[in-house]
Amino acid sequence: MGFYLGIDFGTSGARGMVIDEVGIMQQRVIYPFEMYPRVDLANIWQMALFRLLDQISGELRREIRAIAINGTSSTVLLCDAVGNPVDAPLLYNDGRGAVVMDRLKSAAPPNHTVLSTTSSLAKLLWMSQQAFFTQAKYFLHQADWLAFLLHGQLGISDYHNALKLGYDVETLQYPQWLEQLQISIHLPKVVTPGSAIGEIRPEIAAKYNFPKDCLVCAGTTDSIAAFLASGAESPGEAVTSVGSTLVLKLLSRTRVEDVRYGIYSHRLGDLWLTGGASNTGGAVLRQFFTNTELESLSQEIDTSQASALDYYPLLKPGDRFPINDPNLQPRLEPRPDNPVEFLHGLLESIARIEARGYELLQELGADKLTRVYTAGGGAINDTWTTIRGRYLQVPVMRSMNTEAAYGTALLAMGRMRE
Ligand SMILES: Nc1ncnc2c1ncn2[C@@H]1O[C@H](COP(=O)(O)OP(=O)(O)O)[C@@H](O)[C@H]1O
Ligand SMILES: O=C(CO)[C@H](O)[C@H](O)COP(=O)(O)O
Repeated sequence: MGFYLGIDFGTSGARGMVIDEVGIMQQRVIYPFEMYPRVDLANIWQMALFRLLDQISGELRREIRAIAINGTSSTVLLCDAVGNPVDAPLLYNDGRGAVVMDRLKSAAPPNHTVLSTTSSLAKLLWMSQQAFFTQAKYFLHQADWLAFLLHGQLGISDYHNALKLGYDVETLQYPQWLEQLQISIHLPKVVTPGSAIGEIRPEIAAKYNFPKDCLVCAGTTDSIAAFLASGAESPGEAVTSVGSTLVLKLLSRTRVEDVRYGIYSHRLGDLWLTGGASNTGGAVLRQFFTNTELESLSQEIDTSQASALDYYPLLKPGDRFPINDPNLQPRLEPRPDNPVEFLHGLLESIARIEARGYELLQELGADKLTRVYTAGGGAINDTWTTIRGRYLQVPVMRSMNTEAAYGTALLAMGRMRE
């Protein structure tokens, strides 16, 4: 019996999941980032990766056939010729690319996905103007770099992570216009998510007792991994990841791209995962409540009554979707004294943002929404699920498995190769 390991690098932590050949979970391991100050991110990720491997039982490790890793989309970093980061990674919601948008607009086609201040290409263009750029040889996404630590081959990515770098996921090549930017860096070679990149490094196989021929596969992004975990498979089915952020994925026969709203489509076989990623979500809830409070206070909410509180919950100015505005101000007033009322307003407001996202996707040509699976930390909140269902007007339920790491384990097992 062989096993498969999926590793999810999210916002608040990293999670690993080992599954068997029929997809049954054998072990789940976690590494919360909250324990560490947000300094030297790459070091924390590297430590998290190997601590997760440490936590997996030896008897499972001996039989692991393949490993895949997902990261957060458009979280990127520059590396030198041997894979050492030359400066701090930039996270998915980092908007410093705003200062290079004019140059990007002069090169990219109108309405292109890269024309967001948080796109990977905007970040690369900003990086190319920094002093440390002269030391850089490779531009990588978080998932690419973490997989490199295991397989040892620099400069390989997947066409999910590479979408926001400008990679054309229909022609499966970088577009001509990208060369106009003349950025002197190795852009990653792009392969199919889940395809085998190579065997695990011998020294890692020896240290952790993995099979010498354990394969390390190309990865994906966290919200696509969550989609793979959900069991959704028909056009019209969707997955909302209510994690630290709010990410929508609606499976559609039609590709939808509209950077005005932060809408883009990922390729999934011969279909499209239309969607977008908002900065609203669980991270805002955690600013006011612990997970325990979220659970207990939610149970006191009367879901039959809509909250009159109309917030736009953000940690800081700027959203990506369904309002693609780097200067959008958080709206969290008026704040009632009663914490139940306040939480009710927050949950309803995030539900309204989700509903607006799906409404836009359908208006722009995506298949009609038929059901919504829920992934991420907020999926356990039945009160929230009920509130969301009132706005979405379709069945809303927890995913078959709410963990992105499960979807990434399926990817390692060959889910994309079917
Ligand atoms: N009972 C709950 N109700 C709503 N949200 C919750 C609940 N428990 C946890 N969360 C949210 O889950 C989020 C973490 O989601 P998770 O998917 O685990 O992580 P990440 O998005 O960082 O990868 C937290 O920001 C928290 O607000
Ligand atoms: O917001 C995020 C953090 O969890 C997602 O990683 C990301 O932005 C979603 O992007 P994609 O749709 O490419 O998976």
